[in-house]
Amino acid sequence: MGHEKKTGKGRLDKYYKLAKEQGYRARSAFKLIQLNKKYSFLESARCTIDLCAAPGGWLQVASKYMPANSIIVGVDLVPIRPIPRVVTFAADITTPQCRTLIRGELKDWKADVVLHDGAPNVGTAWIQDAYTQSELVLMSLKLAVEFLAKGGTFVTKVFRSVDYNNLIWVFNQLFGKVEATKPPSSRNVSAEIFVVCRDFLAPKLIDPKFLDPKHVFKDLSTTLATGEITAGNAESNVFHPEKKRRHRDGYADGDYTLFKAIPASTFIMGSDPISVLGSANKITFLTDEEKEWYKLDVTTGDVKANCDDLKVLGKGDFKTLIKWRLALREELGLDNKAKDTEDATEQVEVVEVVDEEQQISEELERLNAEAAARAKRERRRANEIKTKTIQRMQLQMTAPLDIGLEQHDAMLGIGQDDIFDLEHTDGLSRNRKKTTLAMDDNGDAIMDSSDEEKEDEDDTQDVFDSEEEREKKVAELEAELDGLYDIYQGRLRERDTKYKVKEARRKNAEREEWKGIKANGSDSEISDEEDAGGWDKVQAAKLDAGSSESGDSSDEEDEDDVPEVAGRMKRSRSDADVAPKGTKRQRFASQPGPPTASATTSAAAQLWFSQDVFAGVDGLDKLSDSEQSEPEEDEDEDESSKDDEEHVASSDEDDDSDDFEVVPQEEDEDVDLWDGEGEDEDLKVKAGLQKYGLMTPEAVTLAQQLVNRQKTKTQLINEGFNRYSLNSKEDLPSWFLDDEAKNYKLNIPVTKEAMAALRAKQRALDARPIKKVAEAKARKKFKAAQRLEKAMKKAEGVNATADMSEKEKAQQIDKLMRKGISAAKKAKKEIKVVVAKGAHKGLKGRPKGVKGRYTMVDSRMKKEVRAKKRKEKATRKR
Ligand SMILES: C[S@@+](CC[C@H](N)C(=O)[O-])C[C@H]1O[C@@H](n2cnc3c(N)ncnc32)[C@H](O)[C@@H]1O
Repeated sequence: MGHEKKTGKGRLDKYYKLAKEQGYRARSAFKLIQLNKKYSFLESARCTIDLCAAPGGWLQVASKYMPANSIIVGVDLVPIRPIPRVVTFAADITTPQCRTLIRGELKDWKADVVLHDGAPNVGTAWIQDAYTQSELVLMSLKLAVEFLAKGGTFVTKVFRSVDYNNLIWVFNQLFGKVEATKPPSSRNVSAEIFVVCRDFLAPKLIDPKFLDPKHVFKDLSTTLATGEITAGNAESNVFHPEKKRRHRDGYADGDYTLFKAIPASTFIMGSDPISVLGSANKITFLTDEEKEWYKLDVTTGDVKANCDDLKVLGKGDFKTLIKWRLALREELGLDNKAKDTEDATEQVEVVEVVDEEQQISEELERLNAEAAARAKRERRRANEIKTKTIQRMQLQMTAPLDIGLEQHDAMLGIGQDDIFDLEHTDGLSRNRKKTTLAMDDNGDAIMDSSDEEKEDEDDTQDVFDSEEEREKKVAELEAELDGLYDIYQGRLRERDTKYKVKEARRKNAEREEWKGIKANGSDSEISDEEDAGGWDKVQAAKLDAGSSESGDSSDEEDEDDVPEVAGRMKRSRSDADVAPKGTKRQRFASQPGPPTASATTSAAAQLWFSQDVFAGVDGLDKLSDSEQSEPEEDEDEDESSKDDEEHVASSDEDDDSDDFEVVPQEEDEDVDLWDGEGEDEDLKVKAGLQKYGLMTPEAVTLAQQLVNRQKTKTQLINEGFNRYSLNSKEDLPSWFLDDEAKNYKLNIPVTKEAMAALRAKQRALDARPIKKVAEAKARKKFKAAQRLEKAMKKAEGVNATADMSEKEKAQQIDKLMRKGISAAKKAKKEIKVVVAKGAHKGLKGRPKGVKGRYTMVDSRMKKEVRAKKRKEKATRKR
């Protein structure tokens, strides 16, 4: 029969996917989109009521298609999640309470559109479901007529049932145009039809029976039994309620059966085939005539199958039956009548959807193709980047400082030119042969990298002889990359003064148990885990670097010390913190009078000298002094590291011994090394944070949740775990771990209360007077008190004078006291500032229109004074 699958999977059709893709809450959203496409009622609507709106698919569509600032109200039994611009209620549309709620929201407004997509809880007998649905429709109509403006539109869902015609009839009484349609997105297996009633007539008085199910659906059962399914009976009931024939309780008396068979003649000869299809379960061929029809060619296998089960008719099946009926009627010579029926059926004729369906399928296909192409492009690009990085690593062309930048550039598709820059390869001592080989192929590989992925792979195969070798090399390169990345990180940190302070603190804490190194340089007392390991690795690196290291001292003092880099590559990430150039510094330290580390020494030097072993050693000044003399940190960074390297190089040559002096470490000494002004502040802030904790919205949120018992401690702890928590980080590259540490953070949702608490805290802080202002005020008060005291002393003197009359004394004292008080209040005389520009430029003497005290200022002066202050401050800091 070819109807759609009714399984769960079958339900996830293209509209389901489209709805997901476009963010609609329900696939039914497309029904409204398609209805609106056909009748365009949303674009001009300024107020819409959606009855039975949950979960809100139609509301979303209304919100999208209706003009801005229009009113949209949604009602449903179940609450609807908020939608922008939409007001929603949870209410039963059949109750007066719902009416009151809508009235309260709309006030005097009238709605341009009332939508109704209600469906009662299905699962009972089909006929009962259909009836409840019809009742719901009538209830929605009742609300619609109350709230619709004249000319408004009412869109409702009805089931093809016995009540269908009666409903249509009622709609026709109240609306200018009534059309039934089944949008393409409505499932074929569903008996639902949408009726769009336009041009609301807004009669002044409506007989309540129009909207009363008992009257509207009256007597259908009897007509159903006789096969006469028309709205005529209902009409008489609505207009002549007094001629009650029989009380109806919603079902035909004694007709509660679910299964209803209807003779084929009723369907073929009857005037309302749609109602027949909607009300019956089966079309039977029992009479001779009907049996004849059954044998005809027009009665195809499909038609027979459809007649067998009318309840599962798909859209196509429905059409097939209608066509079959027409063909049969033609054959029987009932053509004219058929035409009439055609008109009747046209209203509910299934919309020709082939075009639209095709469009949607095409759209889906297009989207899929696009996504696939995008994924392919990205894959190819990633491959290119990887290949290039590997090749560059092989060529050792990557300066440590550039690693991060390079990767970035590669992403942007730039910065590839230097791959061919062979100059950098000069002087490479290690892997030279291999590198040259790779480079030869390299050029091609890179040149072709813009071609197809396949070609890329071929090129890579050219470079590597066998898969195994390739893997080995890749692993080596990965290790190299790690080493280079460590150095890069070290240099980045070197620029960050705050980091140094933090690092110093951390180390200080770590070194509590540390006892120093023995005089003979043995490291037996170094804590096994970190320092000893670091040392071993540095030694190993030194050995790896081999003799070539000692030769290339001054030429390669910059970051691109390739052989040394090669040595460093084997270090683990944590070791980078310890001593990137450990061996050299070590030798240098063995010189008499080792210097102290300074804020501007290179990262390697700093990290090395930050070891306890150097604490309290004063010979390092030489190094730091020379660097401190340069004020601009960034600019001379290279130079300082150059100096540093030179020292190292010379010391290299001078002395190969690894002797150390045992220097017992004072705990806090190395912190003082970097104790700058700003850094102090930083530490204070950090200490404050540590002390009070609740300085971030996240922290406050968590605290509030704990206090309000929304969360327990155990829950918080549990939330801290995830399936990756226990993953080993052993074999992961350091750049990855760094990136993870930086970006892989738990996102704690911040509550409004937390933000309010922090804001209040900030406001309280803001409300406090600034310290300087408070001090100035106190000073003023103090001076006034002093002046008053002075005046009183003088008054006492006057009082003690013998050669003055009492009156004179009183006058004198009064004068003195007044002077004392007024002096405190006396405002400073204002000095007017006149800028020497425009008419005042080059003026000598008093400028025109300026009275009282004045001072001439040059506009430049202000800037200059400020600049001067700034410089002074900077110098002081330094
Ligand atoms: C098919 S859904 C509506 C889908 C909606 N148009 C959309 O696009 O999201 C039918 C809704 O009718 C609601 N409903 C059924 N009877 C109702 C009643 N008496 N009052 C209010 N809502 C009702 C149900 O709760 C259900 O959410």
